[in-house]
Amino acid sequence: MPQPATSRSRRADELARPIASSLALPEQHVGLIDQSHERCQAIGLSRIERPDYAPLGRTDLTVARDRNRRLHCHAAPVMEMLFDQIVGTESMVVLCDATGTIIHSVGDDDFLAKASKVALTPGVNWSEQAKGTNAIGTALVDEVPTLVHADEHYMHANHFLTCSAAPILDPRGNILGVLDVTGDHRSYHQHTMALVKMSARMIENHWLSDDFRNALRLHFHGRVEFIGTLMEGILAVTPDGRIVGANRSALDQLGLSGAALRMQSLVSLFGTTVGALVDRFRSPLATPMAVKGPGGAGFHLHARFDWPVWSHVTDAAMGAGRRGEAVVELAPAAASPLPSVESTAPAPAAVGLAHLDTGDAQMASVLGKVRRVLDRDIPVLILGETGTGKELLARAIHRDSARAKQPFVAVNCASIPETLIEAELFGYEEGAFTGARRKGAVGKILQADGGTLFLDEIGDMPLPLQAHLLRVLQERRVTPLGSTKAVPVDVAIICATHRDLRAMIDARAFREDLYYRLNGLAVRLPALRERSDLSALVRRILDGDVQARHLRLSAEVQALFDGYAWPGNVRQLFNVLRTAAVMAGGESPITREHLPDDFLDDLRQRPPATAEAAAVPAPAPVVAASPAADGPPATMSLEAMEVEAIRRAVEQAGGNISEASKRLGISRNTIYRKLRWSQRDSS
Ligand SMILES: Nc1ncnc2c1ncn2[C@@H]1O[C@H](COP(=O)(O)OP(=O)(O)OP(=O)(O)O)[C@@H](O)[C@H]1O
Repeated sequence: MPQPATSRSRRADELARPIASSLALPEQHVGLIDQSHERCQAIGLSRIERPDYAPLGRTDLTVARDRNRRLHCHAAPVMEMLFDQIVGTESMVVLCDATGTIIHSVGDDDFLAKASKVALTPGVNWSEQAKGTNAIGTALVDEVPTLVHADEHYMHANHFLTCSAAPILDPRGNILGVLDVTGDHRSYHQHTMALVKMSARMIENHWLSDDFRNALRLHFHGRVEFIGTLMEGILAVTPDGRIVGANRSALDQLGLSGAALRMQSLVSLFGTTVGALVDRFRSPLATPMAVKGPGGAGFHLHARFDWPVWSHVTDAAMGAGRRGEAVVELAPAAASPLPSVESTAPAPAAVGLAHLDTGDAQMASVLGKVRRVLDRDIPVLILGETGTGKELLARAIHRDSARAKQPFVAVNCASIPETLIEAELFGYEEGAFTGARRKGAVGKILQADGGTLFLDEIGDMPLPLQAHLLRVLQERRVTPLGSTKAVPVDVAIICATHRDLRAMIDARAFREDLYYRLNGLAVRLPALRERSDLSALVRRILDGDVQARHLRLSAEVQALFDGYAWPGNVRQLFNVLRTAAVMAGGESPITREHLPDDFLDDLRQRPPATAEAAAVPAPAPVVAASPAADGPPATMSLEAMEVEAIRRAVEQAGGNISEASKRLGISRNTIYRKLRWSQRDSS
């Protein structure tokens, strides 16, 4: 709140500035004006100096405008809106660059004419050195919103003005320019400054959103109803959780400087991760999330991001070796998010096919097959349930191919609105349609030129586009929408789906010709419950992705894991381990208490056959009941021999089903099933 002026300073002020002192402005304000006057005196400015009528020449003004084109673009609509609020008040809205040169103005014609008499026109510099104390120049010096009213202006010629100016800062705290409303001093209104400050914030927020339009943006406030208003804090976050941009409200609310904020991560600031936010806010219906900020202050936050881009980044944030790629995918559109911080980003680890081999026989077979077609120009179709690692496999194929240094471009056909897939894939020419990016865009297929195009959820591609895609694949040329010119393109194609494409073909929902075009080699990734390498996978995730080398599973958790059906496959395992590792902190082993509640709930709610088996130590009695210790009798059926082999393996592994399944190269599920059936048959 402004402090009332003391009687002593007010008396002095009344003598020096009779008009301004009638407003009873706070003492702090008077102090800033006095300091400005002292600066003007110190550099020898004259109060009666003739106003400088010599603006920049047309060429220099064009150069200044070009240099500040981005500022102008963000500010112009806000200036129009601001002017709508003050129209008819004999005022004008002025935008200056960081040197105080006016680059744009809008205002009442009458007042513009008056203003031009004191050179308040584009191309003229209104820094303090040039024009003495004035809101623009003084705001640039003090870097705070500044009012300079009537005879507070240093030069007499400007005493008829009242000016309210606010600096505009970029997300790193650098001054971009100044927004100002200037009018006849008789039209002074105390609300003008509030309008100018809000408008400057609006420009800053536009700038931030534009700078980080491909980043994850957090919109937060202590009061949930303030999210989406000018009061909200905005933070820009990289795929690996670093904070790279903030608006003023964010700094104010968190009580941190820009430099201090850059030392923080999403986890240290709000105790959450990029993966958790992306998972939650990919739904348009997601409600704000309650979090605790530094010092325990409560905030509500909402995350915004471009889902097609972040659908890959989610995994990058969660999985090893993919961060770098995600950043590369984000980099072209992001302007310059705190380069000093960016440069310290860890180098991406390479994840090739070998990384995916953790001892499961089915996985090994898949990897063997794809290795054989590497660099053979054979399209690969990856089938498998959600979360089985289809995209990870696609990236690994790319990494191990001769195209590794070229782009890997992933398109999730299910997550892009149907109306946008065509433009997204094939690109469009300038003016092809009245969309947000009227300038045209390069489609994903051309972005992948020389590299690999990964079409995830290909089963969700709309039928009409299937024909278009088929044409591109056959002709190896892309014609962007609205263009007549076909551009040659060279891409390796990998597709994935969890759908039954054959059934879709029968239902005429998928083109048979496209199916054969895409299906050079079809491989099916096993569901996690079918895999025999759960323990090795757990170890790999704890050692690598989660970086919790010191952790291991308790026997109880191992049994729970072994018996669980894992409907979300490796993705679910990954998430459970990531949470458990955080909960366990420095403690080892991971116990039931460290497991996330939703996982434990799920375990309770769906006691699958395998879970029962885990809960009832089935293998031991079965093994104990084993009829033959020295080998199967010659008269045994094939089925019985199989069961016998399983029993032996379980026995030799000391009852450890995971170990037995690994040795046998069959899944834990199969072991439980076969042993249970054999029990039932014999009872
Ligand atoms: N072998 C593996 N080792 C470590 N992490 C893995 C492995 N396979 C998958 N993951 C992790 O599981 C998650 C899901 O993987 P991915 O996105 O490749 O699955 P997907 O089959 O493509 O899923 P969706 O069908 O839902 O798109 C990722 O976080 C990935 O890092």
